[in-house]
Amino acid sequence: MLQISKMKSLLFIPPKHLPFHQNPNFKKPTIFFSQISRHTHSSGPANPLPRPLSAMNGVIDGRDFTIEDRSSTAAAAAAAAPPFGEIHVIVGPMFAGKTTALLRRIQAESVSGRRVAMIKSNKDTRYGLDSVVTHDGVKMPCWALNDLSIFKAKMGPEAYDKIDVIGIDEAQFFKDLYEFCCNAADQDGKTVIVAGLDGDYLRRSFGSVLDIIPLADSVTKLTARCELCGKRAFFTLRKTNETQTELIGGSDVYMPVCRKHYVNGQVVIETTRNVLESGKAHCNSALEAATVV
Ligand SMILES: Nc1ncnc2c1ncn2[C@@H]1O[C@H](COP(=O)(O)OP(=O)(O)O)[C@@H](O)[C@H]1O
Ligand SMILES: Cc1cn([C@H]2C[C@H](O)[C@@H](COP(=O)(O)O)O2)c(=O)[nH]c1=O
Ligand SMILES: [Zn+2]
Repeated sequence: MLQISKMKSLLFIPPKHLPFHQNPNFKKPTIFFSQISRHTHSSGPANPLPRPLSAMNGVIDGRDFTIEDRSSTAAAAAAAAPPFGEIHVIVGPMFAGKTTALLRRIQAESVSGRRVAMIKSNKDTRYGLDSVVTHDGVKMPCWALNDLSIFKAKMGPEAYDKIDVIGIDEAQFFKDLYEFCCNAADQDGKTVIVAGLDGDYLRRSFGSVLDIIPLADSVTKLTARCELCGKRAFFTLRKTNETQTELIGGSDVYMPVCRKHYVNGQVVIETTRNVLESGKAHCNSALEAATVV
């Protein structure tokens, strides 16, 4: 298998990027404020850590107020906070080149001196657990996790603070994708590049991939080639009869198809399934009749 050239693991520790709450100059404001300027998402992080705002808004006795805190403490804290991050999402059917695009972007970040880490779901056992692997065999070492929430602890907080870019492959399998991406980009200043299926074999939203679209700086939908006519493929057809949403597999189970061949293919699969089931039912009733006699 081809392997992306061993990436230089650059230790990039920007001293000024110490999280504000670890900055010795930062002192908590003595007055309590209701940070009405920060809206919380229903499914987003509950009460995210307040960022050191140089201005705070509040309400006292029904009257709005804003206090400008020009003290050096607030300015130092604001300067010490990590920069805001980014979220980039890559979606499409299977074989569209999502993992290839993710690895290319991660490699480009690494070559430009940023420190990177790659995560994939440990549900994806097709090519082993220690690497992200494209359908062409291009590999990159990764952390294979069940949940994204344990990444910081697994990596160690100090090491986590030092990385700049986090790649996530097979994002459709992570239930905590939204919260992780939101926190990593909004609070920790990370650039998060996410690759995953937008739709499952029934063309329904898969996992939380579509939930992070409102959080994203960019969204890229890739296409494959329809296996039946060679036109652009936007969907993934499951060739087998299983009906559970999560079914790990490659070209043995799935094929990318255009709209026409998805619709035709689904009709063929459903008709076949019905014939098989009615045949089974017919056999069962014939068997029952035989056993009754
Ligand atoms: N029908 C197809 N259309 C496009 N690429 C395909 C097809 N079948 C196999 N491939 C191969 O799959 C590669 C993409 O692999 P990968 O990046 O892992 O895709 P994804 O992560 O989107 O499933 C392509 O470069 C191509 O060589
Ligand atoms: C459509 C579909 C796919 N899966 C699984 C099959 C594969 O293991 C991955 C997708 O891999 P890729 O990197 O995009 O090639 O997801 C599934 O579990 N359910 C589905 O409906
Ligand atoms: Zn087609």
